[in-house]
Amino acid sequence: MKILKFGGKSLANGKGIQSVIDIIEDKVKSGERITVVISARGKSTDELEQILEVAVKNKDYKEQLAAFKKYQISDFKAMDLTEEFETLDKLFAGVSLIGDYSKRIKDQVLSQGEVIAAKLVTQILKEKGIDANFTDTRELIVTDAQFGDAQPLDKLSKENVVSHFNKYNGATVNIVTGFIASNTKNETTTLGRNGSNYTASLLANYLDADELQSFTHVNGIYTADPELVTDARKIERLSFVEANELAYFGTNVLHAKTIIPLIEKNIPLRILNTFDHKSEGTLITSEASEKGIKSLSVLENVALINLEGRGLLGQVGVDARIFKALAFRGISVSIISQGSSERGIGFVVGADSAKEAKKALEEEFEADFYKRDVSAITIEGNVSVISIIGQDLSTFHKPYNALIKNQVIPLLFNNTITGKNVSLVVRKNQLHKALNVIHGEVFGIAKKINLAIFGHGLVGGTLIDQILKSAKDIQKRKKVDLNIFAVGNSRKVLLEKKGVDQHWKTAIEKQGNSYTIKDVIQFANENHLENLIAIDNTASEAFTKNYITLAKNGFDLVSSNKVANTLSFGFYKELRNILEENQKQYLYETNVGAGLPLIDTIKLLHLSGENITRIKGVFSGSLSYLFNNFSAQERLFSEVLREAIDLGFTEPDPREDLCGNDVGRKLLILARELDLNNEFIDVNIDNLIPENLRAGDAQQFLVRLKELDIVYEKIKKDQKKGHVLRYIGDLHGDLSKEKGILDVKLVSVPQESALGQVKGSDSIFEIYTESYGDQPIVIQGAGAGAAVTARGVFGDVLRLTEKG
Ligand SMILES: NC(=O)C1=CN([C@@H]2O[C@H](COP(=O)(O)OP(=O)(O)OC[C@H]3O[C@@H](n4cnc5c(N)ncnc54)[C@H](O)[C@@H]3O)[C@@H](O)[C@H]2O)C=CC1
Ligand SMILES: N[C@@H](CC=O)C(=O)O
Repeated sequence: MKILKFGGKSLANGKGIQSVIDIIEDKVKSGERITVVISARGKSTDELEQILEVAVKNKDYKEQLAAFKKYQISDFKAMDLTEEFETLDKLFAGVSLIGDYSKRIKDQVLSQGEVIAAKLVTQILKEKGIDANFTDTRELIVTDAQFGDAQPLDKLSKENVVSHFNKYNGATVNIVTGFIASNTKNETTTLGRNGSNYTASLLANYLDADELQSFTHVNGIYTADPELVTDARKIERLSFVEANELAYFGTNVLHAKTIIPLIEKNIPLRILNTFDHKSEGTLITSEASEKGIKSLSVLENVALINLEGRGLLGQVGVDARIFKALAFRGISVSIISQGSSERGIGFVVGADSAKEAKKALEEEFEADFYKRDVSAITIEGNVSVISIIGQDLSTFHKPYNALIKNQVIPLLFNNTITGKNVSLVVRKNQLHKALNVIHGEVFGIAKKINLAIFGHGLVGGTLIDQILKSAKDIQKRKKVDLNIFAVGNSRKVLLEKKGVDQHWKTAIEKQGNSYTIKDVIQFANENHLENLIAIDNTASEAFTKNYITLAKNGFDLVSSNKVANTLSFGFYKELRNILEENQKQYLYETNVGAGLPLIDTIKLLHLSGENITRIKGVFSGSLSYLFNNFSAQERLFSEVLREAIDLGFTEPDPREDLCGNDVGRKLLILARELDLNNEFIDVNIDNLIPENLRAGDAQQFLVRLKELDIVYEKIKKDQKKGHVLRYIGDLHGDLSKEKGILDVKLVSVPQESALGQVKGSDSIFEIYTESYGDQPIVIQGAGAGAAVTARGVFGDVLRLTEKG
């Protein structure tokens, strides 16, 4: 025989109760022998408790009671519940009159929920021609007299159950009340919250059932609560030992005591979904399942108590005093952490006993306070406990590091001696984020990376499209889920928790709102977004002012914008300090040489102690394109420049390239990578814009481009034969000193030289080092262009996902 148990949500009016009847009917028709254990319907138990609270204050509870009754019969008008309703009327009237109620009365009140539900199901089944028999467990399960949380007396209960089932056997389907029982004086008792599951497992045990099927509103046990972690997966199989851990640590579809009667008789437990008949659910048996981390459980409504004191150092019996004082008041302690120096002890108790626990300790340690041996006893109320079931300490650094990276600092953690569980206490407002971070890390499902992209011009726009195009593939290959939750320009931001799609451009126009960086941070916090990266694809100095705020608020940074790295050396250092303090990364490979792997190479050489003595080359892709083509072809300077602008090689304001600032910035960025303290003002720059064209804005400049032709035609002609023009950057001098020499200049070089050979928009960087001597390391390739730059930014994002 199988025991089926249905919970409150399954029995609610409408789809719920209908599905329950269908399931029972199907099983009966297919010849399965079943017994059905029923909880109170919907939220009946909570409602009865609430009515009690109103009645005890002598307030008007009748409206609430009428609503309760109406719900019970609204869909089943023919149902006769007069007896139960009259019992409730009498009980509430008595409570209201006396202004008090005992646990005994409460059990009598609550028991009506199960009686009503089981009677109703029996009646419906009978109307369908099924031989159903209402079975009241108050007549079968005998308990002690601990009202509210009674303990069954197994021998007596088993005898009663077995004899009842001997009487009603064969095709009869017993519809049994869960949760309720009676003591040896025949007074109604209850088995504590979740008691219906307990009733079902007791029955399974007494009757040697083949299986217990517990029907809930979810498809089984998940790797985490799916309401908190959208990526949570269903667990196919669990062992009783693991299930017991999950139950203890708060997985609310299971109750710890439910499992024990099943373990005793080796009866499998299957968690099923009333609303999804096809799901196989989670099967729990005594067989050990695959090793590994099983699930994340959460305990809420807890508080952290902390007792601190220098004088505790080395004192014997401090812990004994703490636990004795708590035990005296019936306060149970779940998680404990104590420093080896014994200067303090932290432990977790139920939120409702926190104040009493504090009082108990204050009384116990009163004398120690006066002696200053104890300095403080505090309650941290807004906390939750996350338990990683199956986690041992050998790999715990992974979820732990991920939490720290996401600015979730656990208040306390401990592990079980068997090494199979680690529990962490976190602040309640970080619970959601913490769960998602740990889940992404330990279950190796795609780790979600949340991106905020600022600037969606040539580079930014291309980047968004590149990410959207490759996201699925990256998820499959790298198990990284790239989610662009924010796209901002200088006016508006589009915020989408689940990520923008290919229509982001129209969406930002239609749904975008004006914003400050704080709005984006707030959105990320409110939506518990983890693994945050802010990407700057603007050319704006104003935007770089946000970097520090972003880093402080948990964002790693990626930037194609060169400005932040070329502001004052003070800011350069401050930003790095803030990044370090907040354990955040800042990657900007595209700042020099667009997508070329230059900065990384230089960083590595420098870090490994290789003395870089000079870096020289064509740093600007747009000016490379300009001078390569202008030198080799009989074309107007202005015409080739226009082409470079149209190809997206230049800065948003092309004068930034022509005036030498862009190359100057790149040179300064490299110098600073070598720990030189140069400022932008130290860069000696040959400005390519004649003085008379420097005033005004970019538009005014662009209409006067032709005025450059005569100037550059002359420069070209005045060169030696076989020479070509190149605009170069040169970092030289004694680079072991505080500052290097930084020159940006237009030079005429032999066409057959390395610089003279550069083609298209290629940049070329010659890195001279002590070991490589006169033969520099050369890095050459496209040094500008939206596609290569966006690819470089994308590379930085992926690098960050690996560092995490
Ligand atoms: N084009 C290239 O080959 C390379 C460009 N870069 C850098 O990439 C960055 C972007 O260049 P492009 O895409 O060509 O420029 P763009 O002008 O096409 O795009 C810049 C975008 O930034 C937005 N923006 C400006 N101020 C903003 C603010 N305060 N907040 C938010 N958004 C703001 C603008 O609305 C615009 O959409 C620049 O910093 C550039 O130096 C770096 C390497 C190569
Ligand atoms: N305008 C820049 C773009 C890359 O940094 C260049 O031309 O190199």
